[in-house]
Amino acid sequence: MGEIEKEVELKMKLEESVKSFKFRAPQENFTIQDFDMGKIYGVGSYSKVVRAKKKDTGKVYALKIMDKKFITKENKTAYVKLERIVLDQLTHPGIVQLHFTFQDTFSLYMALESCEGGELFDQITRKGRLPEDEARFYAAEVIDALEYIHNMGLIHRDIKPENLLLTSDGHIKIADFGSVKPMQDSRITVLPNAASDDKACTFVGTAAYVPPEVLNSSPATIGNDLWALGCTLFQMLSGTSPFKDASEWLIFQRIIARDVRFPDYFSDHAKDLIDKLLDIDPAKRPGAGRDGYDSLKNHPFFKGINWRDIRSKSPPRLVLEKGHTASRSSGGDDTPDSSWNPAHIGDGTGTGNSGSDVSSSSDAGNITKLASIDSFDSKWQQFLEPGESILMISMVKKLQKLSSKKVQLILTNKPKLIYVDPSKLAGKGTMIWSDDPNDLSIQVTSPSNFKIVLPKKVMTFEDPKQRAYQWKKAIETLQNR
Ligand SMILES: Nc1ncnc2c1ncn2[C@@H]1O[C@H](COP(=O)(O)OP(=O)(O)OP(=O)(O)O)[C@@H](O)[C@H]1O
Repeated sequence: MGEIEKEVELKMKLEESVKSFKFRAPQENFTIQDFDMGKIYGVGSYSKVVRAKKKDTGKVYALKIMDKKFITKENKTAYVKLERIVLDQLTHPGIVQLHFTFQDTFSLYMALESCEGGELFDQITRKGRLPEDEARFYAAEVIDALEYIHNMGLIHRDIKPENLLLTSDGHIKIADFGSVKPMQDSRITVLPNAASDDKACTFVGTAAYVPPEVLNSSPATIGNDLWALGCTLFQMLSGTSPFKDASEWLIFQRIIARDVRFPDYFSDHAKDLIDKLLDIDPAKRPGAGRDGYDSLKNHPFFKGINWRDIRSKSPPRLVLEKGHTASRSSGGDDTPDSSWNPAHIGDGTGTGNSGSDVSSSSDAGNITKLASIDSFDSKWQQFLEPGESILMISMVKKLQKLSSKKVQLILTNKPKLIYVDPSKLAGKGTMIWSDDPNDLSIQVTSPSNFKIVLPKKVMTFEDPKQRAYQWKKAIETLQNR
């Protein structure tokens, strides 16, 4: 058979497999008018998730809305398809369920099971840190769902407290399968065109939870999720992730050096488990070895957990947002969020990736999220040379005697320190880099204010996100690299 015939035959086979594939969660003909829109649950890098009540049935969903133009422009189509097809085939009480999908001219919609209890991340932030019993409860529910995911031949690749959602009564549901990777022997059917490899990406996931082997470009394994589980457990018990720093680049240095320090108040069992999950060798992490999940479940930290009936235990009490009187469990919230503008749907602006001032829920989260969103935000690429990448970026105010101007301050790995007019997208200045603190230094005058001292001038900045110390640390670390 000639090359052309072979290609045609292959194409026909693929088309056949697409035709014969039947989604469990149906592709409906609904429109957005069929729903009463409530509050915005959150904004992802290419989606917006909104609480939506179906008018005829009264059923509530978390509607994940994705702008088609943005997804195509950012080459995310394959990831969206993969998330859809993977979620369609997963059924587990610890995983957010996909009910149906629909689309209109501008947007794709995924109707997900609504998790009214919010993110585990917010529980950690509101409580400061979690008592060990609560952390054990959540970790056990995550492990139960993760074992199922791994048994299905999938690697989630973005396990972190922001992607662990809570039901109204406080049970865990793993969400966000946008980075999922099917293993070779996966039991999941993956249609052609869904992302089955990620050559185009440097890494997926979130900086603070990325294991060292991923930074060294090793292939993905279930060990990646077990490392992230270790980071998540550390964060539950301490309030912050183990590898915290001012920029992605600094976080990566810590991860590669496996620079973990356990607070004194961690129990010996907690320390031992996290230490093992954060093993440099992914195959040695409990859960990744020959005995499967047994070594993880039988770890003394989980003594007393009944793995066969994990979801029957009462969950920890949820702490609500300040000012929230009604419990989320008493029927949720149908009041539209003040920031919710229905015109956002499908108009190409609803993706939340418009600049650096994307709000996120914590300091550490902020840095990671800002850095990852901004450094992938193509609009700053024009200020970089090939191979140059952004280490830290902030929308700051450049203060002058009588006025102030908003600028985007950008630090790159070159190293290069520049500031850009964000509205005109025009370079406004470059601070000549020097490793010598006599020629380039940074003085912090308050958590939001800092001065960059150059041989012939001093420039004063205000960072509304209070990252003055992080700017200092990033610049000084680069000078001492
Ligand atoms: N089923 C759900 N129920 C309630 N809230 C949800 C649900 N799914 C997502 N959310 C909220 O919406 C936010 C955005 O979700 P989404 O999956 O689009 O993005 P993300 O997890 O931030 O992803 P990305 O890593 O792509 O930026 C989440 O952080 C979460 O708080």
